Amino acid sequence: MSMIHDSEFQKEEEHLAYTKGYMEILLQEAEQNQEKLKEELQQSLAELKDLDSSLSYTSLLSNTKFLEMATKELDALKRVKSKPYFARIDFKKNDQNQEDVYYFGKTSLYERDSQEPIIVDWRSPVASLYYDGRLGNVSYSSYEEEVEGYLSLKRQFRIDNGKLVDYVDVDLTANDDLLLEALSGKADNRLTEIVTTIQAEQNRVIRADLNRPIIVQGAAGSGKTTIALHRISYFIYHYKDKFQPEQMMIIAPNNMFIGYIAEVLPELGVDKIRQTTYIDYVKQCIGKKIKVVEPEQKLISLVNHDYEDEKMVRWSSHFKGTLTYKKIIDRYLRTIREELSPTDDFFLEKFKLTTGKRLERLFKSDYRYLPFYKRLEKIQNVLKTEIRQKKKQILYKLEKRYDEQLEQALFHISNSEKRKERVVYLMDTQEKRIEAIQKEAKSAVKSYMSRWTKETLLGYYKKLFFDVDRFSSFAADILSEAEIQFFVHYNQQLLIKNQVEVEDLGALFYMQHILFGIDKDLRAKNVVIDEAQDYSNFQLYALKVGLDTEMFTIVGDLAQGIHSYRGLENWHTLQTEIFPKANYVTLQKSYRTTIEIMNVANDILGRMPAELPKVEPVIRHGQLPTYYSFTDADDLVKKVKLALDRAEAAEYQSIALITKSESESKAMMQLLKRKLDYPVQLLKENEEIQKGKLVIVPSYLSKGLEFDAVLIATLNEAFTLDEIDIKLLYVSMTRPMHQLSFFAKHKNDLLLHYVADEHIEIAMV
Ligand SMILES: Nc1ncnc2c1ncn2[C@@H]1O[C@H](COP(=O)(O)OP(=O)(O)OP(=O)(O)O)[C@@H](O)[C@H]1O
Repeated sequence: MSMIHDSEFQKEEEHLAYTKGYMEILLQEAEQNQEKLKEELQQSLAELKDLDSSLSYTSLLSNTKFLEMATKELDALKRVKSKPYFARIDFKKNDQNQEDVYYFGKTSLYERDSQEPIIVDWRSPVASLYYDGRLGNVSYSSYEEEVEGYLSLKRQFRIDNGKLVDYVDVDLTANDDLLLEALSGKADNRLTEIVTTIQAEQNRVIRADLNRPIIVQGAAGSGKTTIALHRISYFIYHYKDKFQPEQMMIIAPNNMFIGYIAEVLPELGVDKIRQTTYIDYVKQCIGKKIKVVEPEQKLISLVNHDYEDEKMVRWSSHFKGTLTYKKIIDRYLRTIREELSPTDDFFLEKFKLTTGKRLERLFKSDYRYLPFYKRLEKIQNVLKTEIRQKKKQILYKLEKRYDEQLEQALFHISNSEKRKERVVYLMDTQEKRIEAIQKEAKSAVKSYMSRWTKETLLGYYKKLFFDVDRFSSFAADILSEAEIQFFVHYNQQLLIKNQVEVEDLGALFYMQHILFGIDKDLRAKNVVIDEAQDYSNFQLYALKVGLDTEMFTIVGDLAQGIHSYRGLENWHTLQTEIFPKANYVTLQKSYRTTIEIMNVANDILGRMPAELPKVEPVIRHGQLPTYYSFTDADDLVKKVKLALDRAEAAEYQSIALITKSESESKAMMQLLKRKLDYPVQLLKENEEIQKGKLVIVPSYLSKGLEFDAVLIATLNEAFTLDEIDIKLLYVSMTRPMHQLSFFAKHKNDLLLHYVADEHIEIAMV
């Protein structure tokens, strides 16, 4: 830590004052500009009303654009005014004699005349030195070029409300102090940006090659969601000319989660990106209403062992997400292609305009890059062109032929009666045929195309399962007879009600892409997938081909794969078959929880069937997790109150009570409402978390969220050694930042007998 108020401090104060002063001037100017632009815009609007001239329309457009830009700049400056920058480095390039000083902030600022940077954006190449570099000889890459040099200072500032509080000169060890300070902050029901304390391993993910996909297996709390959002921000900074934020998309597990991350997006300048769930996105792309069975329903039924044929239900869920299922779908699509492919010659009256062979070749080969129904549209255009181009020629030919025949008749038939008859006949038929051609020219294309009646996507999917023999022929070498029977029957039952499950969405999205295509406006070019372990290989494959992009950031954690019956069991297929060019990174460090909480979670992680590496918490200590045993409902409420008091005493803002299932959450809600005077919120999938309330949430919905303090309680439903149960418990245990308490009648109900004695404290109350 530096000596406060020494001359160095004074220099930094002066520098801050200078920066703020400069910003102030710019802000004033920008505001004036904005006013002027607004006036001009109004003027153009008025002109547009008066006379619909293209000139005023152009001026309207450019004024709107300028106003947008000015507003954006103004907003960016306003946002960082109270903290223009957070760090500084001193760096001497090897080929220079002089040291350069860089101040890093959330936006860049240049001295207008000299174009010297006053603040450098954290996403610029040189900022990597701050995140990665130790002091001494270092290098960074800037647009394919490696810049080498000597880093002599890395300084971090605490600036509060525009005032310099102090600064820290950091090397690698001192860096942890700052991180700890950031982490010991309170969770405020939302995610925050971490530009000041991004760690080197995270920085590598954020800045990894933007043109290649990246897959991140990261432990609970390793910052996956956070760094995925920072990577988007980084992407936008580097490709602002090529891509609009609207072309980016983040796929989150549910709408509540979208609300949870939404607040950090403006801070990172990425609020305009499309934020959606897989279900909503597929629905939007299909454009027709499809009913998707409530996604959590199957999980709940599996947890409760409700299915008669659980093994087969699990198998079917898993199978629908595999690339082997895609094989079946591909075979089906091939038959659809055969059915749709034109084979008949195209005639105008008796004239063959083009052969079926040619049309078939166009459909199957030349237009191969297009969805089937788009190919038919093209064929239709080809036919229209044929008519347009050949009708005149045909009429000409016809006339010529009749003229010749008339001539023949006139000069070669000597009997006048017969000649007359022949001439009349020829003239009549000529007229009739011309009329017929004119008429048919108008309808020939339509009538040729009418052999294809458009089927809907769901219609096609239904047909797959309702023709059992055909399905068997597609699946015979892939599935056993028993599997085919189960699978067909299971899907028939759903489809009869016009329903599909989340598991079907991979196949449906894929079929939509092959049959009808994905609307261009909906095709994101850069996609972030959070909680990726919950998606299947087929779902991710379908997205890749449907969107026609490789720019994917895929982050997830297999240990939290509570939907692994339908999601990923490992990253292997994704890495080798779907995204072979992907960078793969693992993050084992957890930034969220204390060592004490992670110890307990790691003990539970050890019970999972798959061998998973332990999570390493950053060095941050806290209280031991506490176990409260209770006898009855009254006793439980009393003890929950104790834990709430403890959290309140520590001034924690966000507290959650997590139960295994939704019905347990409801039961807890009623109990607490009846017996405890405390504001509570039962969290539902489409709701936002309300501040200042105890959030009661089922374990599977708590995934991805974080709270200052977490209470895990079982009332009627204990956690067992089933894989899903262990994962649900692990997810729940890794939600708190600071405090964790357990409530059960018996330790075993929360699998706490698998937790080392020294890792847990038993409340003596
Ligand atoms: N470098 C960092 N500096 C400060 N805070 C950080 C850093 N990295 C992560 N965090 C904090 O750690 C917490 C966990 O981050 P995040 O939710 O992104 O992790 P996650 O890997 O998505 O977790 P999970 O898989 O459990 O949902 C957040 O509070 C985040 O702000």
